[in-house]
Order: sequence, then structure tokens, then C-alpha cells
Amino acid sequence: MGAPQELFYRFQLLPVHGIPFMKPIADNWDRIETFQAKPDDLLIATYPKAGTTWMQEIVDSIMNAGDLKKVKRAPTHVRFPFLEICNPSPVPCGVDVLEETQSPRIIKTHLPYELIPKSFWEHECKVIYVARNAKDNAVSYYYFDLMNKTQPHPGTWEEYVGKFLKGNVPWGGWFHHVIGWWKARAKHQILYVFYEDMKEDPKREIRKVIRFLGKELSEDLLEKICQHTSFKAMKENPMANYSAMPDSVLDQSISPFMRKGEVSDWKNHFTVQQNEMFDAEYQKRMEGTDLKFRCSI
Ligand SMILES: Nc1ncnc2c1ncn2[C@@H]1O[C@H](COP(=O)(O)OS(=O)(=O)O)[C@@H](OP(=O)(O)O)[C@H]1O
Repeated sequence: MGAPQELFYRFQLLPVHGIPFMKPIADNWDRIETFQAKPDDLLIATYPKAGTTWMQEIVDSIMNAGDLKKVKRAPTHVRFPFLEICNPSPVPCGVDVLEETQSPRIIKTHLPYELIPKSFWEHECKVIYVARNAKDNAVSYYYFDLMNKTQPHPGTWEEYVGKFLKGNVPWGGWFHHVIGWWKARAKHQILYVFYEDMKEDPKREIRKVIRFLGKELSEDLLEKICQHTSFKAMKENPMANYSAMPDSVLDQSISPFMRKGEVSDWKNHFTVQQNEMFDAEYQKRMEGTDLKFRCSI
């Protein structure tokens, strides 16, 4: 990105239709809301830290039929424009980058369902949504907020658990996000994938993505993609591990972007009391939905 260090600081959160966003996103909301999608745009939508980068690498590997030279052409944040991201000038906003991006475009977003620009639905665009259990998602987001110098500081873990449950974090609440996109499956072409399923049987989940994209790949290529998108391979791949981002934005000496990549790491962080409080709130907020997560596999 090459932006001068002083451009980046921890942005305040401002509400957009009741959802907290970092100030540059809120300031540019009109341009994001009126973004014009194209019919062959593919959205990879997630709550932050749910497995976006992993799915991006899988989709790019499929689209390039396992040609890893092509897949390693550029870092993740260059290969996949981030729809709503906005930084102070001269760093371009996602909507500006997208205007210059050739189709078919594969677009990253963390927007909750109801804030997706309407043109995506008018063009019946496909969406791959990745969801991760709330406890591991919270732990991953906590470490990310420590190392991402543009997001509000998370405070202590104890403080952060409360903020996460209240949805007082960038892109708002986990419950609202995962349930909103779950319900949206009834109306749109959405493949809803779980991080825990990807960990349990990556080949099975990659096959689902191949089918959803209308592609056919040999078992050998499937194996190759599976290897290339393993946590170990991605952690070592400079085009997938965000090492191309300057330390002034992502300080990987605080916490690596490819941190653990596990299910159940929450058990190393939640106290018994925090876990009971979280479970009680979880039960209330998930009541009435048939959306089920696994906190261990
Ligand atoms: N290949 C693979 N396998 C398993 N896990 C993986 C993989 N790639 C990324 N990750 C883990 O996903 C977490 C980052 O989430 P996102 O990519 O959604 O982050 S972001 O929202 O785009 O910033 C972050 O999770 P934590 O390690 O728990 O923090 C990454 O390590």
C-alpha cells in the first residue's frame, strides 16, 4: 500500500443504519450504498475474522484451476478488492479500486446482509458466506484489534468480551450478522459455509465451493488446492499472510495475521465466569433460529 505512516490511526466508530463502522467508512457511506455491481461479481462475505482470507485463497485457486503461479500473482488485499473499506486519501477506497478491476470481480465484504448495496441483488450475484463460532471468532477479533492499527483498541480481554457481545466493534454484532445472512439464503444465491466444517474436512467444503461456482476440477487439482490453502501453507505464503501490509497498518509483531487457525482456541482465553456469561447471552440471542454452530470438532 505504501501509505505514509501518519495516515493511519485507530479510527473512532460511527453508526451507519445503527451499525458501528470506522469513521472513513461512515463518511463514505453514500458511495458504498450506491455501488453498482455486475452480474458476474462474486461476493465473499463474512463477519470479520471468520475465515475470509482462507475462502479467498480457495476461490482464487478454483478460478485459476489450481495454477499456483497465477494465484500467487499478488497479495490477498490486491487480488480481492474490499468493497466498503475506506482509508484517508491517497489510499484508494474499495469502491474506487473496483471501478478499475476487470471482471469477473471477486469482492470481499464484512457488511451485514441488510447493508449490502441493492445492485448485488438486482443482478442476482452469487455470495459465499463464511461463518465461525462466536467464541473463536471473538478471540481472533480480539488479537486482530490489538495488531490492526486502524481499528479501535480492544482494551483487555475481559472488556472485549463485553464489547463483542454488545456488538460494539467495527461491523457490529456477530449475532445480527450470522443470523441475517442465514435468513437471506431463502432469497438469494448464497453458499453458507462454516469455518469448523472447513477445518474438519477441507476437501468436502472445497468441493461445495467448486460446485457452487459451476466448475469441475479433477481430484488431483482438488488435492493441490487443499494443500495450497492449508493453514501452514498460507502462513508461509507472502501472498496470503498479509506480510505485504505495512506494520503501520497491521503490526504482526503484536500478533500474526495467520495466528492459530484452530477450532477451540477460545478454551485458552475464556474464564469459567466469562464462558457462563457468554453462554447465557448466546442462548437468548440465538433463540428461535435453526442456525447451529460447533465450538469444538
Ligand atoms: N488456511 C487456514 N486455515 C485455518 N484458519 C485460517 C486459514 N487462513 C486463515 N485462517 C484464520 O482465519 C482468521 C482470519 O480471519 P479472516 O481471514 O476472516 O480475517 S479478516 O476479517 O479478513 O481480517 C485467523 O484466525 P485465528 O488464527 O484464530 O486468529 C486466521 O489464522
